[in-house]
Amino acid sequence: MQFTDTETQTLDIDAAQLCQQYGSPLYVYQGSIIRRKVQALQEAFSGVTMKIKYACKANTNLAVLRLMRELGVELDVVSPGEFEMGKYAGYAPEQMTFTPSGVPYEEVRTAVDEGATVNVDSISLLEWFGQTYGSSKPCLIRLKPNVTAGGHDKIMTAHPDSKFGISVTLLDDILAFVNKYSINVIGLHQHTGSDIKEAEPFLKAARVLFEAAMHFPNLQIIDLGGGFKVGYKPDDAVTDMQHLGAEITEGFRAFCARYGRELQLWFEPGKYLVSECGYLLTTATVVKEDPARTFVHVDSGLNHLIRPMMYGSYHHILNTTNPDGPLKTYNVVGYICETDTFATDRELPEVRPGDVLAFLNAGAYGFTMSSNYNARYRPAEVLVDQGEARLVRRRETLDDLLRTQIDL
Ligand SMILES: Cc1ncc(COP(=O)(O)O)c(C=O)c1O
Ligand SMILES: N[C@@H](CCCC[NH3+])C(=O)O
Repeated sequence: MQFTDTETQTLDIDAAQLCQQYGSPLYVYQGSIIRRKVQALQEAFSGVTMKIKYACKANTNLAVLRLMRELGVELDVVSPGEFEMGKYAGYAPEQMTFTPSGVPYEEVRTAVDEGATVNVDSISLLEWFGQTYGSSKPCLIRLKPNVTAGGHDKIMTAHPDSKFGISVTLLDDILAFVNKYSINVIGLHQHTGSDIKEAEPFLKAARVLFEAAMHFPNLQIIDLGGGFKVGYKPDDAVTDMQHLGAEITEGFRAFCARYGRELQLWFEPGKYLVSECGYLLTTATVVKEDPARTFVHVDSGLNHLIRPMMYGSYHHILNTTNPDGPLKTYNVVGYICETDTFATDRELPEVRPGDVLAFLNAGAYGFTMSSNYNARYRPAEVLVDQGEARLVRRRETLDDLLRTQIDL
């Protein structure tokens, strides 16, 4: 298997070669795929004034952030760390929205004082915001539209029992604080969840925001969050972006006409932009022919890619060094002292110790959700773009594990 900077998936740089050069395991990102995804989203919403705020929790490698910036994509950040990373990558605070989830108010103060716009996510933060800033700083309000959608219950964020946002049923309380402190609400926000294929949940949530919007006279923005579904399995149905774009554009235009003004439509995709660009390359360490089943261990685990264990997510696996081997059935597992099963009963071309296995869709929520569990080092990261493969993060060493410890 090889990587290229073209769209064809035909190949210049061999996966095994990359592992030899930079070590295994290794995260590899293809810039060309990010470019294509940004363009597809822009095209789908070309009928409205649309802004992309990349949900950078998906992947905060500086090279990815810089590429997003080059492509005219702004940022959605959820922590002071992501805010600082954004600045480091060249973003002005004004280009970043801060979408907190019950964070200490001082984090909000820092971001807002520097020029970021906050998505206020609780009544108490709204009150604090009013008391602190009155009408002097703009904000968006994150509503919980009570729409249940998403690929797994852990990634559904707008149903009645979700912790995120302010329930739209509390609109009267929101308006009371907005009026009391003359809060300058310039936008309404919602994020329904992740891995949403159909257009209907997006439209349903949008309709809730459009109704609520009629109570806020100074709006500039409707932010519909992220959550577009990408293909994890080779034959997976994905969000039809052209269809979604047409449906939302129609509804948004009708809403703007009713509202009396053209507003901006914002989206905050993470997965849609970066999931498919990324691969986690690993090396098979041991092939264990147990009476129950055959296990393939790889030199990685839930410390590097936790999605299969956290959400039961499917990640397609390629045997890059024996692609034409006879098909056999395996459980692909990690080397961590936990049950870190990547795949159960997976058919793969025969795996031999030393084969390089590539996990697909590792660009979003891969490295950013990694850890040092079992005192394992995090892998290096490589960006393949514009005809070059470049190291964009070195592998960790023992020094990295010891750096923050105080040896008594
Ligand atoms: C507020 C918010 N916006 C955007 C996203 C990005 O979601 P996704 O990566 O599914 O597009 C998330 C993550 O779920 C989120 O919580
Ligand atoms: N981390 C999740 C998606 C985002 C959840 C954050 N709200 C995943 O890997 O699918």
